[in-house]
Parts: sequence; structure tokens; C-alpha cells
Amino acid sequence: MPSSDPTIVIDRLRFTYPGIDGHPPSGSKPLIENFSLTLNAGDRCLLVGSNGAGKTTILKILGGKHMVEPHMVRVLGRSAFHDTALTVSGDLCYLGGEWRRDMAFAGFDVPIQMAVSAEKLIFGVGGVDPKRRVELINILDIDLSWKMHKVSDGQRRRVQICMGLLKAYKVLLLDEITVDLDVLARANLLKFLRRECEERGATIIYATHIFDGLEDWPSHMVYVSHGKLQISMPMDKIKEISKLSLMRTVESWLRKERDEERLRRRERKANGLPEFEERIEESRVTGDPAHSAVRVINNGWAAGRLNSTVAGEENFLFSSNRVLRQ
Ligand SMILES: Nc1ncnc2c1ncn2[C@@H]1O[C@H](COP(=O)(O)OP(=O)(O)OP(=O)(O)O)[C@@H](O)[C@H]1O
Repeated sequence: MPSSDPTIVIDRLRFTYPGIDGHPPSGSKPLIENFSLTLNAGDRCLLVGSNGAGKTTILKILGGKHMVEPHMVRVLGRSAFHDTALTVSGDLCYLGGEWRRDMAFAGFDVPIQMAVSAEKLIFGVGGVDPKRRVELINILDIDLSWKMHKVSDGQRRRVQICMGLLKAYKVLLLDEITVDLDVLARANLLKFLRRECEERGATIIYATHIFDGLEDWPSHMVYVSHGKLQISMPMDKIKEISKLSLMRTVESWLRKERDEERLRRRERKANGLPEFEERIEESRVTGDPAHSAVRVINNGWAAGRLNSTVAGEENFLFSSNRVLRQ
């Protein structure tokens, strides 16, 4: 029986990406601010927002990849960053950006395109219920003899998703993982995920820009803009308020946000200010490159259990910051 305690509690979350010394650059504005959300066992929450709104950041914080104060984010009553047993046990599972590029296999990062069979990869994941494994192989229609360096992107993704879902998680965080899947594979996967919530009481947060086949999937919707929670509602409430389809509803929210943003930019410009708000990083200021000749070389490196890629090649104007939890 699933416990009646909430599975996810976010309480006035505030987060700023760390600078080179592991601390937020002084004077920087938090990326995520005053963000609260509670979800229970069985909830399927769609996380939506425009590019750069903060969805991935929120999922990574929930997945224990960024450090925040322990009381701000509780997953299954624990702090994911401080309590590594949450992810090690498989109770908390995060499938997102880095996972799409490399995959965690038996505790190691191995390239997704190596000359190895799907069978070897899938059966290499230990501590798995064999019935669940067979079910996932069928749902994702995987041919176990596929060699990973000779399959299509979508086929490779199916193997990867299968591996990611093998353990019976209690909380699953999905950062758009279905981009390469064909319509059938995506529909089957969504059906499977829904059943996981209904029958096992799993909680899923799914960040996506693709609304095909999602009309009746979520139990909750969360809309985030500029790191702030705009809407958090059960799906039936959303349907009461908006008579539009899910995609059109989200489109109307984003259009309104963009129009307001454009108006703000026009006003800034009219007042002689730079059109785009300047962002403070380290002791340097970045923003509209036309207004700032400064190159950004900070990569959010923080000591301890955080690492990051280091850019700073001569021709790079902007680095793609990446702070990862090992
Ligand atoms: N490592 C980092 N260091 C500093 N800023 C970052 C870092 N990663 C992301 N950001 C900034 O945080 C903001 C939110 O990024 P995030 O990836 O969470 O957005 P998103 O909603 O997932 O966007 P998308 O829909 O494009 O995936 C962006 O403005 C981005 O520039």
C-alpha cells in the first residue's frame, strides 16, 4: 500500500547556479524563487514552460544533482542531494539530459553507441524483477540482438529507456526522453507509465514540449515561467478553466508570457536600458553580447561531489554550463 505522506514536497525553493567557487555569484538573482509544490503517490505531473524557464533545473534539484537546503526539497521524506541511498536504491529515478547522452550501466558511464547487444545491456542491470524486464522489453518492442552501434536513434533510445525503467522506482523524473520515439512506442510507454502510477502508486514528473497523446495522461499540470511557479493544478481543474486542447492551452500561456516579456523589453529599451536584463556571473556581467564584450568562462564547478565540463576554448563566446552529480 502506498503511504499517505506526500512523495514530493518542494517548499519555497530558491536556487542559483553556483559560480566557480561553488557559491552563487554575489548580487545574482536566484533562477528559481519561492517555488512550492506537493505531489502524492499516484500523481502524474506534467511540467511545462518555455525554453529556459527552469524545468530541467527543478528536475535536477529533485533528482539530487544540485545542492539546496535539505528542508526546501523532500523526496520520499528525504533530501535527494544529501541522502544518496534514495537514488542508489532505485526509489528515485531521474532520466534527463546527461542520461540521454551517456547511460549509467552497472554503475559506470558507458557510451550509448558501443558495439554491444541490447540484451547484454538490459540483462546487465542487476536487482531487477525478471517479469518487469520482460514487460518493458515487450512494451518498447526491443529486439535483444540489436547491436547498439548499428541501430537507429529511436531504437537506441528504446533500449536506454528500458534500462532506465527496469528498477521499480517510487518517484520518476523525466526530462523529455521521448523525442526519438515513434508514435506507437511513445503511446505504449505513456500507457505503461500511467499504469505505474495507478497500480503501484509511483509519482512521475514529466517535463515536455510534446503534447501528442498526453491529453488524458497527466493528473496534474505545473507551469513554470522564469523559475517561478505560475500554475499548479489538477488536470480536471485545468479542463474546467480552459476549453482548449492541452497543446492549445499551454500555447496560450506561453504566448501571453512572451507578449508580456516583449512589452517589458520594449519598455526597457525606451528607458535607455539594455533590452535584455543583465545577468551576473562571477564578478563578470553577461547579457546581450552587443552590450557586453565579456567572455563567459564560468562552468559552475563546485568542489566535492559536483563536477562539470570545462569550456573556455578561444572561440567560445558562451559556455554551456553543466553541473553534474556523479
Ligand atoms: N549550469 C548552469 N549554470 C548557470 N545557468 C544555467 C545552468 N544551466 C542552466 N542555466 C540557466 O538556467 C535557466 C533555466 O534552464 P533550464 O535548463 O532549467 O530550462 P528549461 O526550462 O529546462 O529549458 P528547455 O525547455 O529549453 O529545456 C536558463 O536561463 C539557463 O541559461
